[in-house]
Amino acid sequence: MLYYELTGFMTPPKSHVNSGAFDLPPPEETALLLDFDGTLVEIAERPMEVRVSDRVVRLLDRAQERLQGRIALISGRTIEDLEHFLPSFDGPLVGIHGTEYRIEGEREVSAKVDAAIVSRLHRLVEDFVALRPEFVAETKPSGVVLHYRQAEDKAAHVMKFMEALACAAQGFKLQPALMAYEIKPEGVGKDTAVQHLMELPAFEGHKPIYAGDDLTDEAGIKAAQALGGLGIKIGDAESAARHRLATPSDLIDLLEHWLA
Ligand SMILES: O=P(O)(O)OC[C@H]1O[C@H](O[C@H]2O[C@H](CO)[C@@H](O)[C@H](O)[C@H]2O)[C@H](O)[C@@H](O)[C@@H]1O
Repeated sequence: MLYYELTGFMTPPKSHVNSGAFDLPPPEETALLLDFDGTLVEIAERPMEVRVSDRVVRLLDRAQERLQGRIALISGRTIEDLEHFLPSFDGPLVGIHGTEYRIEGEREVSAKVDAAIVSRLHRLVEDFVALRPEFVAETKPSGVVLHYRQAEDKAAHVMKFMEALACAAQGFKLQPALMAYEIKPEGVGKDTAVQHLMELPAFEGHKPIYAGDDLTDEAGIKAAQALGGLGIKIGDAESAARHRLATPSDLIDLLEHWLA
């Protein structure tokens, strides 16, 4: 959401996404790229409170088999978090919006960051939260998130604080997210993650199906659609996706049926 929308000076644009029934292309022609929070799991009050259902674990196993490995997760989470929540998933993982990758078990970092800047950002945001415990700080190896889900009316304060930090952090940018502002490395995004994954030998030549709910997923959705695939938006926010589902459980229903 833009600052002017947040402060009530501007109305968010209406969405034109198709929310009616839709079919997916045959599994043999596709690769599945899934976001995590708000897409595979319901949003929780705090980052480490999300719950992964047995259905999701079974669905990922089924997708691995039916798509012959053409399934990957592309998340704003760290790879460490994704491995914590999905210990049995051994397909490709993309963490921190395209900053880190785990492919065939090997870890790669796509953006070099200044460790001194990251540690200063961690300290400043943690100090802020120590004074204002209604907010939640989430540190990442290449940035930091300040969550305001427990104090929605303070969104503009958080935005101003994070904007000021981001301006002073060379090589980093502010990323608005769901009830949070993140400072992440410049030049990384879920669009480049989609392009990178779709060049892997197992994925190449297939149509990417990308499902996501957050602002950062828009880049992934557009990249998947530009490659001849399709985007599915979860939730009712504005989106470039051609298709929409209301909740993570609607997505799981659709994918279970499709992969049956
Ligand atoms: O790209 P994603 O997999 O969707 O990750 C995006 C961010 O998700 C997490 O924050 C969001 O989910 C939390 C748990 O449901 C919620 O409490 C928070 O308000 C949301 O912003 C995660 O904490 C971030 O690191 C991810 O970037």
